[in-house]
Amino acid sequence: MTPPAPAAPAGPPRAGQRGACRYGWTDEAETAFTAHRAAGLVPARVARAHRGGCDVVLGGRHSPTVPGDDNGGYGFGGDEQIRAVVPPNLAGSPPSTGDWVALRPAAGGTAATIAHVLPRRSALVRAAASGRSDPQVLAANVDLVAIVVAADVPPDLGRVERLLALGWESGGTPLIVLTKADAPGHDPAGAPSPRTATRHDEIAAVAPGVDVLVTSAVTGAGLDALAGTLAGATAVLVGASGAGKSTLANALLGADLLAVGAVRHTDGKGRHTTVSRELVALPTGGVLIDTPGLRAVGLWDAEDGLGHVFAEIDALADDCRFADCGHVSEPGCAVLAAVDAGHLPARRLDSYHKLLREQEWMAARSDARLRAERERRWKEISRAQRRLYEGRGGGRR
Ligand SMILES: Nc1nc2c(ncn2[C@@H]2O[C@H](COP(=O)(O)OP(=O)(O)OP(=O)(O)O)[C@@H](O)[C@H]2O)c(=O)[nH]1
Ligand SMILES: [Zn+2]
Repeated sequence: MTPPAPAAPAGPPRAGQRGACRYGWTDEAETAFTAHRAAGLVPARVARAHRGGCDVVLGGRHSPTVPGDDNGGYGFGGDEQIRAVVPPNLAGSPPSTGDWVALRPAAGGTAATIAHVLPRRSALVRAAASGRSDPQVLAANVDLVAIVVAADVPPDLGRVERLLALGWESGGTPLIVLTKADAPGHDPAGAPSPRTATRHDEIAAVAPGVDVLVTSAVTGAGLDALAGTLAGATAVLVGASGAGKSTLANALLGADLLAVGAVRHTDGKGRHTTVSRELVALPTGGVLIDTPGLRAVGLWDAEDGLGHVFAEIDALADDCRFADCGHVSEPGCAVLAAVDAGHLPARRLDSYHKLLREQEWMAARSDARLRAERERRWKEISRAQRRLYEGRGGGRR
């Protein structure tokens, strides 16, 4: 592999690039990696996970003067991707997009191999598919979960609430990005159209404590504010197919392709090498993970997340007569009283009940699965002990 000549950074260092790598590697992470370094491993971040392998980007410290010093001979790193093998016996959960891994560099004809998946600080997880109770990690090590909602169609508020629950549960912070604010009636000079303003308010009402940013990839409205929010963070974009996730990602990246055109020219790569990936470094700082439009987003272990999403219902519940009130038909229910008085939309309470039921169902299923798993392990252990015992002749005395 010929390391490309390091491209000098265009202009002053930008947010997210100072001191640490563009993909979010930090001094603390480097310190925790000391033993892996000593073992000849290098840090890398998973840009895309496949069956049996991962595309990774090199994550180590970038020194503009000593190319390749920290990257196991791979050179400067930059946006170059490496295909790494995931050995079948890799301990722990399989690597997902956004994971940091300890990579054993390719040598002597062997491919680069993932030796360890480093501990995650957060993860966006959903139940894999309906009828199954496995979790699926959509993105690891995320700071922001950006829920993308199009302003040109009526929003599916239940879906927003569901994604918010997963977003809170991830350990990151959810954020709502309202796209297509340019739709009919918009004012190019700035003010959102009455329709966009209505959408904004509808969505803000189901997202207590969450920022709602209004954007348009067509006019560029709100993109600077969004880029500012994402700088220095790892954000994952989630939302229905057609919500405008990829267009948004390209708009955030496009600014870079123009601004650093000279740099991209020197590394000899085509303009579109970055946009087909799942994980990209933004020119304005920060890392963006795009996900394909998700049709089914089952809740997974989202009890606390639901508490955040429906914070106002939890607050009302303090005044219910019974401490274990289910807010269905109980006398003295403050939540039902709020619905009757028109302070809480009935849709909102229905959604709360629905998501809570799903959460409880999923929790029961995974408990049953864990129990079965535990029993299976005990059986294995006792079988092994029996064999050991019989082998010593203990069984035939
Ligand atoms: N008018 C307008 N159209 C937009 C905007 N953003 C996206 N679109 C259009 O919306 C459609 C869907 O956009 P995508 O970016 O492909 O949506 P997505 O969320 O990535 O969809 P999946 O890849 O299926 O998950 C495309 O036709 C875009 O051109 C916007 O800000 N304004
Ligand atoms: Zn109640």
